[in-house]
Amino acid sequence: MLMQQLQQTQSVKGSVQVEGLSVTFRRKGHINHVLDAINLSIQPGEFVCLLGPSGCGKSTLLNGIAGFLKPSEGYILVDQQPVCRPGADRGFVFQQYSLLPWKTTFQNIELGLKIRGMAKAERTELVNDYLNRVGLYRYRHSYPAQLSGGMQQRASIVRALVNSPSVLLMDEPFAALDAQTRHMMQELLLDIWSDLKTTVIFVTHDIEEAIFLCDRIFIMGVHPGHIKAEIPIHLRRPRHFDDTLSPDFMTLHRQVFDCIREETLKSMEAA
Ligand SMILES: Nc1ncnc2c1ncn2[C@@H]1O[C@H](COP(=O)(O)OP(=O)(O)OP(=O)(O)O)[C@@H](O)[C@H]1O
Repeated sequence: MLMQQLQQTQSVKGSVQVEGLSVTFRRKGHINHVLDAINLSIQPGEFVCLLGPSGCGKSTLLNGIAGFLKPSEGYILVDQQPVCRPGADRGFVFQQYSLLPWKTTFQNIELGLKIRGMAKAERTELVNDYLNRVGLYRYRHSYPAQLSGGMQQRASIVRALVNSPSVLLMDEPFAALDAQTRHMMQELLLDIWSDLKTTVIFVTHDIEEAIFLCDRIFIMGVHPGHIKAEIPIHLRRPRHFDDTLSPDFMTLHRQVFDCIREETLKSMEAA
């Protein structure tokens, strides 16, 4: 069942186009121009990271692609369709664990499938396949409060993926986890992504995390938020934690660090 879904997902779905996107928030006469003329083109199956100092608008850009907010100017296309509202073609994983506390792991994950009208036997098989894949089958009847942070995030990722989104949007999903669990989650995510090849747009502050995970890093600058640089990451795949110690990794780390440092200083000056 899972393999069937994997084969269906490995199609050409998952292109994202952002054209001239600007976002301005207006509140009680105060104008906050958060994003300015953002242009991005992301290919189906690509794994990209948005990296930048706090407040540069990473989450705002991700929320725009999710359809949670309306652009002030410009537009966003997912698979050539304009984004006007949230949709099943885009799965979202938040930083804070967002499982429904009154539902079990299994019930949380099956919810979207149930709403879509998938037959019980079919969704049970699919959900159980995914739970096995991420090592949560034993915990299928547990409630979120009975799970560790890492387990809850694994469940949140599965909850998003089980609906076969074209694009998976992840907003600092591992930021609240301890370093050891975060590394395990990064490897698990890459392992699942290498099968699914769902397009992933991943927001992070963490340079090492961005280089380890993605094919391309978009570095964002501040005041207002814009794309300052685009850095391709040509490290071989599959990647393992040991790769973070390689000379190529270190060189990239330095390049990204230098690029982002200037923006971080600017954001601190203005604070
Ligand atoms: N709904 C909103 N109304 C008004 N201002 C907002 C809204 N959402 C975000 N902002 C402002 O937009 C700016 C960018 O916020 P955003 O959360 O997108 O940045 P970020 O780069 O993701 O930051 P961080 O890394 O700290 O999470 C901030 O100044 C924030 O206060």
